[in-house]
Amino acid sequence: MQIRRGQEVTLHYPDLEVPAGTRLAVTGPSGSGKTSLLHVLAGLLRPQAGAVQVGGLRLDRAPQRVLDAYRRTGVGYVFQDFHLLPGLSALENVELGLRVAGVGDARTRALGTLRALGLGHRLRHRPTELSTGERQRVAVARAVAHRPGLLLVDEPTAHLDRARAQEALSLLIEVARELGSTLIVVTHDPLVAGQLPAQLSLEAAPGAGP
Ligand SMILES: Nc1ncnc2c1ncn2[C@@H]1O[C@H](COP(=O)(O)OP(=O)(O)OP(=O)(O)O)[C@@H](O)[C@H]1O
Repeated sequence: MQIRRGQEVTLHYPDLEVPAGTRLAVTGPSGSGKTSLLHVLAGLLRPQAGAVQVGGLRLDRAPQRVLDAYRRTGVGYVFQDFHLLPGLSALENVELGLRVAGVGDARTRALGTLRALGLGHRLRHRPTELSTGERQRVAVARAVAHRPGLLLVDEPTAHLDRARAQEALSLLIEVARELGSTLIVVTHDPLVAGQLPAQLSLEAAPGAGP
């Protein structure tokens, strides 16, 4: 697969097949295209060449409305900076994600997910009133509440100390196992990568990086 980013950068990816339920770490130097790969798998970006298939769906040639529905219902994405809406409480952030995914009884599902992730005492707090680890758990709750088959996580330990990083990784592995979801984690951290059973190491892109 090949993705063009801007005028100068073209990212080339090796062929790879990931069986459903795999827990995969994606590593590689800065600029090698780790986040771009997550964007393709989330249906946010189309490759210029090559094929990308998730389940039975060819993401590279699916009509836009099909891709949009896939992204809303089939994918959970935990962004590096969480991307929580600052004006909404933890509960409202998760609830909104469920409504976007078209899940009925979003309030009850959001409550259940946040409580299961140990955030029952932070439901009404806004993101600025939460610790970094708590914000991340809200982001994980929002990503998994609609029970996606594919969970994509960008640098889950970037903002955390070692103990919190280990907790965050264990939580992601546990949640993915419970859901039976495929888990793909982009990471710079060898300790994180080493705890996931499958690895994809990307090479520096020509013309990219420092
Ligand atoms: N929206 C964009 N427009 C133009 N170029 C982009 C865009 N997003 C990323 N790029 C470029 O594509 C290349 C790969 O970026 P990407 O963020 O996927 O790499 P990465 O491996 O995740 O890097 P890092 O570890 O630094 O986050 C970089 O050279 C980057 O500058």
